[in-house]
Amino acid sequence: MAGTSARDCHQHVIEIEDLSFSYEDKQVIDQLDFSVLQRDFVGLVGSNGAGKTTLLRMIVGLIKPQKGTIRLFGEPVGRFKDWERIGYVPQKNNFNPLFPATVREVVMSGLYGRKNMFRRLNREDSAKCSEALRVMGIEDLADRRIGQLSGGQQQRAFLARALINNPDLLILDEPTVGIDAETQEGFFHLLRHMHHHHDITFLMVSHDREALQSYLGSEPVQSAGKLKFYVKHTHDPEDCGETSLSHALSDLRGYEEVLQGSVR
Ligand SMILES: Nc1ncnc2c1ncn2[C@@H]1O[C@H](COP(=O)(O)OP(=O)(O)OP(=O)(O)O)[C@@H](O)[C@H]1O
Repeated sequence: MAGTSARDCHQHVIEIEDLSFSYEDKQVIDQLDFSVLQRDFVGLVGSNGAGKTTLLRMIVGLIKPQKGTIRLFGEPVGRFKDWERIGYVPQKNNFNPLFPATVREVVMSGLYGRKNMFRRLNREDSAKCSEALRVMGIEDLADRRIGQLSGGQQQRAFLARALINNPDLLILDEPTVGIDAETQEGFFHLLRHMHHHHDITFLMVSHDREALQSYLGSEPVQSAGKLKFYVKHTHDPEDCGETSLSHALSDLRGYEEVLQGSVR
């Protein structure tokens, strides 16, 4: 992907080259090439079974590509270590209401990292958790069991979990499935706001084509098999000015207002 276009001054966050994947004899991804640049908002659309979740799971290293390469921040996914730079909100699970974890525990689990499940969490970690809960406006739910929350409240908790490490890249797999239209609108509004004002890159799978298209435009920038990629750049591709990735969770304060009344 070493092209020479004007866009190259923006850091590649995800580079996918000649990627193929099949389950047994079922080809799901076929020779896919696609790049996500810093600050892009990418909407991934496709019919049921098109391979969206499979692609996201390969990007976050949960399954290995059979052919081709994926690089995250320039590093092949197999060697990538900076997982705290990536927040991942997987497809909605229907929690058993008896599932014992509290919202605070779920959000804190975002700090464990991949190889560090049993490290002791310290006071700084608790402060990060409180901040993430506050940003998402769910401090008052911290000690409730996650399985007892509404769909919209659970999604806020999972977004807080994904945000706790101040990620540079947020990957969301159908974050609003099973949530009422008004709540979906509030959630999408929040994501747009975050994208517009902060240096976070988004890759989101959604069946809500209308909501995506209203933000990302009506034409996909790329189609590959049944997958369609819609993209919005926050900045003009020609603009190669300062593109620092730095931001802080505390910068997201103020979202309480954006969210007010929209999710609960
Ligand atoms: N672990 C698996 N073993 C075998 N086949 C699988 C497995 N996971 C997914 N598939 C199949 O691969 C195809 C792509 O699945 P995937 O979950 O990636 O699609 P999707 O685009 O996310 O679908 P949806 O919109 O329904 O969530 C489907 O036909 C699915 O049945």
